[in-house]
Amino acid sequence: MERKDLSKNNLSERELTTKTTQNSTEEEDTKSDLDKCSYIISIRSPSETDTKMQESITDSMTGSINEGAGSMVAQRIPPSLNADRSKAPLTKEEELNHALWDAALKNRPDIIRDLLSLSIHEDFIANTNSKDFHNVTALHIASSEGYASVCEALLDYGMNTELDPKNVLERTPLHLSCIRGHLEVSQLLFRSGANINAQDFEGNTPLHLAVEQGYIQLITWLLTKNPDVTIMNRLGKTAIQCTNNNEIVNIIKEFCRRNGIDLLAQGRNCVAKIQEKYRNEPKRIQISELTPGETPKDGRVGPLDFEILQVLGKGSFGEVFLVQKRDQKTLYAMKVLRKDKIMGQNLIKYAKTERNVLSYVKHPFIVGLNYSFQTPEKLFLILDYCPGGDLGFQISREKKFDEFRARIYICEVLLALEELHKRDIIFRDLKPDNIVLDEEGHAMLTDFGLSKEGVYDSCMARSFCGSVAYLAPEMIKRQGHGKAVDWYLLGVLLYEMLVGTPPYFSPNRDQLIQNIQSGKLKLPASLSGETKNLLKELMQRDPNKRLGTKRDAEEVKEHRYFTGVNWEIVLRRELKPPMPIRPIVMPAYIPYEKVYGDLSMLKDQSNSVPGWTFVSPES
Ligand SMILES: Nc1ncnc2c1ncn2[C@@H]1O[C@H](COP(=O)(O)OP(=O)(O)OP(=O)(O)O)[C@@H](O)[C@H]1O
Repeated sequence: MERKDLSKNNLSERELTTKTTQNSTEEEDTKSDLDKCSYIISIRSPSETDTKMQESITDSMTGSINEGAGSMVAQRIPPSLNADRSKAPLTKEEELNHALWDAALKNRPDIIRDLLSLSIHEDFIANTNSKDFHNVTALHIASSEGYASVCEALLDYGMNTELDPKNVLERTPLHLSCIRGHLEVSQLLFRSGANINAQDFEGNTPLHLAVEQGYIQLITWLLTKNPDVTIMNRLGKTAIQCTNNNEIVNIIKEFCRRNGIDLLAQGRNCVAKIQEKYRNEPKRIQISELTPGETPKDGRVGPLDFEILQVLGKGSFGEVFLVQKRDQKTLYAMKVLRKDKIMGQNLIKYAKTERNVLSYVKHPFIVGLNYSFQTPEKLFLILDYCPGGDLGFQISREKKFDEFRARIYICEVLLALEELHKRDIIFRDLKPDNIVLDEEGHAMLTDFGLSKEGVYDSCMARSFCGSVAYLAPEMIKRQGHGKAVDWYLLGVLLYEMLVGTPPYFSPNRDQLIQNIQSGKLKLPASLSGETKNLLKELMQRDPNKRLGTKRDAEEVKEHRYFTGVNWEIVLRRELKPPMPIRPIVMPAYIPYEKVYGDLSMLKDQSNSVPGWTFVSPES
């Protein structure tokens, strides 16, 4: 059974399951509809209304591309930022440039050649270096899609086509072809003079990205072009340190051996320099209240402070977006909750719980809240961005984990739960989709909407619609529950990581509920004795007999599964989990209004949620 059956609206899984049929020579290409939409694809005639555009963008956010009729002009200017301009007719030059992006996206080298041909367009031709709102050029688009003939046409017919333009994430076309594993396009760009050592906003070179995504053929070719393998990204990692794949590690080691490169020695020299280069000035700000519509000051933030780059995930009450804070260029995950949905169902207390818990719990394995603010229609949480995606994505991609990897995540999640329980908070929504991996691959708990006491009844209704597989027996029986529910769900998490599906799984909902209550727990023979025992003890149906009921985390930590674990080391984040394969992130065009609601209504306070605004002292 595929893991995609288990969760709702999991966009990252769509990346995984949607395979391209394009003519690339590459290894597995995980491009999805969602990625394709990254290029702002609302194609419409200039005469159509903005409503139409909103509709097409809605399509793009749910992952389908609106091919729309009309003049096939790609609309790329966010109306809120450039309202007058979006209404004004495009100049001839702009139309040509839009048509160029459009042709690049549609893999039409013939149209590209026409658009760049002076003999057809007399005075004006398209400008191959024109950039959309996210600094994306036609070459970025074609390189990312793997359209070699389009790249060739842009390079051959364009006037001085820039080879290394940088998009909003400071990625060049070569970065994009490498992140998607397009060998032929990468070769073409390199032959034309692209910079093989260019660094993006995270300091990654094309080699870092190819290594991270695991494209062996591409990596082997890149190494024949003598890239600087000693370059470190902003985490201080060279490309070889961005993977746990032994084959890739050996290929790079062999390259170093043949070229007399001592990565260790180079690393020591470089690390100080890198840290200096990327050091951010810390800002001290106090917790404060911001009325919607007030001009943000003293570190308080509002909608216009964040540029929206991409959809990261969807939940029951809204979406999570990748955003970039305009002044610092820092990336964050922005969770958006729709007030009408949560207030309509009287669920505001869940939203407040999430904001409150996140604002005072600071822990190495709990996602950090940096800011929260509101508009008349929505509530916003600005969280640390965890680029490894959620564990659901990783499990569906890798089917299951080995015991070593699963143990690291379990140790980290256990410490996060311990911290919550010490504060009398029950997480109660533990499942792979609610654990995200940070840039070093550590597990971080996210989604505190259901945490804490006193929200049980209505949450049950919601949970039943969503993920029955992650309900403890006492939740199904509606007996009331305590902290032990989290220990049961820790067992479910460990089981799913090792087996690839949650325990008792059945596609039939009623059967699944029955299995959870009385089915036999099937444990693969391949699991070690202590793992099997821990699973049985954690998934003990009677909460009174369950491991962790008497002495909470202390009792769980004493189980023989954890023999040899030094909890201090775990807490200091010194256990090194494998680097996760990252879901691909590409800048997307998502209109401001779509995310923030009607900005002209910002001053309207009738719907304001008191006490929502927050600025972390560390932000
Ligand atoms: N900090 C983050 N960094 C990166 N991705 C994130 C982050 N937080 C959430 N996500 C992504 O967004 C998805 C949805 O987030 P979250 O679970 O918080 O939303 P939700 O609306 O509360 O969902 P649910 O319906 O499970 O309650 C996650 O599964 C994850 O893929």
